[in-house]
Amino acid sequence: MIELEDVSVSYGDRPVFGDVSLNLPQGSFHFLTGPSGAGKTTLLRLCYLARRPDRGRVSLFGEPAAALDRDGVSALRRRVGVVHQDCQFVDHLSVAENVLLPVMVSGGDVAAAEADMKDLLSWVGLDHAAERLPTELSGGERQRAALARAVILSPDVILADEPTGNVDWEMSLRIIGLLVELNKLGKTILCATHDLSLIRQVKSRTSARVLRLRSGALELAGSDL
Ligand SMILES: Nc1ncnc2c1ncn2[C@@H]1O[C@H](COP(=O)(O)OP(=O)(O)OP(=O)(O)O)[C@@H](O)[C@H]1O
Repeated sequence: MIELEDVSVSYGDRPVFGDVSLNLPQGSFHFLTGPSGAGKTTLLRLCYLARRPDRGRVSLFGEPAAALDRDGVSALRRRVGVVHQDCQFVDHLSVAENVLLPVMVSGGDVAAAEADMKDLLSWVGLDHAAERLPTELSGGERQRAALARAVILSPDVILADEPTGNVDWEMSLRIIGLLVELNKLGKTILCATHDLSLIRQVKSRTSARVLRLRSGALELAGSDL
């Protein structure tokens, strides 16, 4: 589904990582962990084509990203749902409108998508919050609304960047439980998180694998978590 081959990224003369390879097969669930500043967000940005690597190759759904024009990139990005670390809501739009935003931006039929939006808000437990502004939501409600927005276009892959940041343990479990449900429906999941206890909890009852980014390299974590 998503493949990175020997990718390297630097900001100016500061390398973030070098010669990193990653393959996310269809239907897989991976956590991405590593210390703050290791490059988790940067790696996710490569995966949804928000940034090109300085070196190496990125392929989505079998298509090399380097060969794509702007329309090609947009078409592939529609198949990837992203939960951003800071949610990235449009604050003057309601929660319902924010969830529908990807439909509007991609030129889809917003009226036809309203039923899906309502179903998704219900699925994440936010029926009551559809007409509120994002600024009127709690941290856990914001993360769940961001997840609803990430899946409104029925993406094949969901990339979640610290989707449990700033929420308590119960809410973290609930949010990860939603990702596990999506994975059981066949979605490919990559979830960046610092929370090792959360990873241990999920790992014990799923086939999730754990990738660790540190000192500029990516490795598959074993039982040493
Ligand atoms: N736009 C940018 N310009 C310059 N440096 C950047 C930029 N974005 C990230 N960095 C730097 O690149 C490194 C990796 O950042 P990144 O956000 O990918 O790490 P992270 O592992 O997601 O961190 P955290 O866990 O704190 O969110 C950090 O040193 C960061 O300061």
